[in-house]
Amino acid sequence: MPPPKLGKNQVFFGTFIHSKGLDELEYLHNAAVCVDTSGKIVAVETNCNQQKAVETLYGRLGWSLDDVSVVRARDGGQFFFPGFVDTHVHASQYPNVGIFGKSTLLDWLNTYTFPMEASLSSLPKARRVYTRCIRQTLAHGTTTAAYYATIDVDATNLLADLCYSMGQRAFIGRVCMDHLGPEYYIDESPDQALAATRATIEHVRSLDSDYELVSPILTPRFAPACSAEAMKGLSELQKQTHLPMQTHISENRDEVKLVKELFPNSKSYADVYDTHGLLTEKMILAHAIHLTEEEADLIAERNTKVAHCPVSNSALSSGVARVRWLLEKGIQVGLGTDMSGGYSPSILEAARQAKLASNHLAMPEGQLDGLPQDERDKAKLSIDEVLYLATRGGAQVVGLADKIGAFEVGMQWDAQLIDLGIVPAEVTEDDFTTHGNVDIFGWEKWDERIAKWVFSGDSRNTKRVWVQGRLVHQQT
Ligand SMILES: O=c1[nH]c(=O)c2nc[nH]c2[nH]1
Ligand SMILES: [Zn+2]
Repeated sequence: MPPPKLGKNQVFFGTFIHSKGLDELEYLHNAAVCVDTSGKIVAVETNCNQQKAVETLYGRLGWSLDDVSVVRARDGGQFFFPGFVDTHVHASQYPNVGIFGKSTLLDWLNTYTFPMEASLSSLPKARRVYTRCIRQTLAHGTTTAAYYATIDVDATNLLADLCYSMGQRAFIGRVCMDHLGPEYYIDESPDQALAATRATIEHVRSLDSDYELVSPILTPRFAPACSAEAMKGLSELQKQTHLPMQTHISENRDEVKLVKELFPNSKSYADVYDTHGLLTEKMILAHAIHLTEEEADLIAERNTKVAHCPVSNSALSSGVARVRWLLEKGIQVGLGTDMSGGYSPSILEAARQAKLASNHLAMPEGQLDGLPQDERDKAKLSIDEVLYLATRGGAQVVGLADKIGAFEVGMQWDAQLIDLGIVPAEVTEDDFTTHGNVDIFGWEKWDERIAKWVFSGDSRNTKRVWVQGRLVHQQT
């Protein structure tokens, strides 16, 4: 079922907060954002109330009162924020969140991950898993997700159908893996892997011909799981289709060692992808923890993107990615939950952990030990920076920087209404209503409220979520 068209133009009033640049959140108070029936932002007006909107804005837009529905963020406690972009998430691993024991990447894949992914060739099971994954990520404010599905074509197509009908903007990856996998879960040959990938592309095209909401994404799992022929074939397919791509790189030291053994003629892990035609501006590389200086320079030169997955990096004891180092090389970085390497569906949690992981880099005896303290301190990310990575940075990584990630004319209304539950002055503490873990007293400045949201907030603060102007989640 296609998402229903919007019947009316919409105007949103209140406080809007978004990133102007990497380290600068912009706060627009008493503002109005007008969204047309296609879900596009057509006006952003500050110092605007409803009366002024009716008198000036509607005329300019050719709207009449009857054409418009109004949503207001309550003064003080509520604000609009751009929807989060999850640049790396395995929908097929969703039932395994939190289940990883003491494993690290390679044994985690064999023990937990491959059996779960293989089991989703059962379409009723896939439907249950994918429906809950989409519902849960929407409830946490994720309006765009770059998904890995499984090797199964029908189950991958089902994920695309569900994202489309539930209204989540999504990239749908059929996982290509024709090498070293368990015999119960592996593509038979490079040709079969490519044919299966083409079949999912056709399906998504039949669903959403211009990829307005849902797009295929080419998905070689990672170098150890792909033959040279499969990688080259995917590179050719990318050149024909111009589709985005995603894979993993340098997540774990044993994985890096394995890649060296499997590709003895390559200079590095990044070089493996480069020599097989996959290191381009369309590629999203997840993790990128144990890169050498030369690899990071090559990734920057190719304008290849990075999905930073701090929750997964800690859970699987993989390491700490040097995000500042990547950013200073000019590499575009977004955040990924990496479920179920990561244990949380929340990009807010990923932002919080990105901040904390960057603090670890600055600690003595940390990864940057040996550098002077002021050099180490530079590694620390600010609240504004991790929220940039969660929105605009993510939009760059998935190739939608001109479409999502902020409140600008011409962009889509992919947004969330956040409620921190500030107790108004006239209300006594006895009237306290719960808004999760965030306790706002009313005297906090806006940047302090945002810090409290980042560190204590969760889906209880996410009241409503829209994608392309369409309401896709509402708290009951
Ligand atoms: O975090 C990860 N999750 C995966 O599913 C995977 N496959 C290869 N490398 C991987 N890393
Ligand atoms: Zn992953």
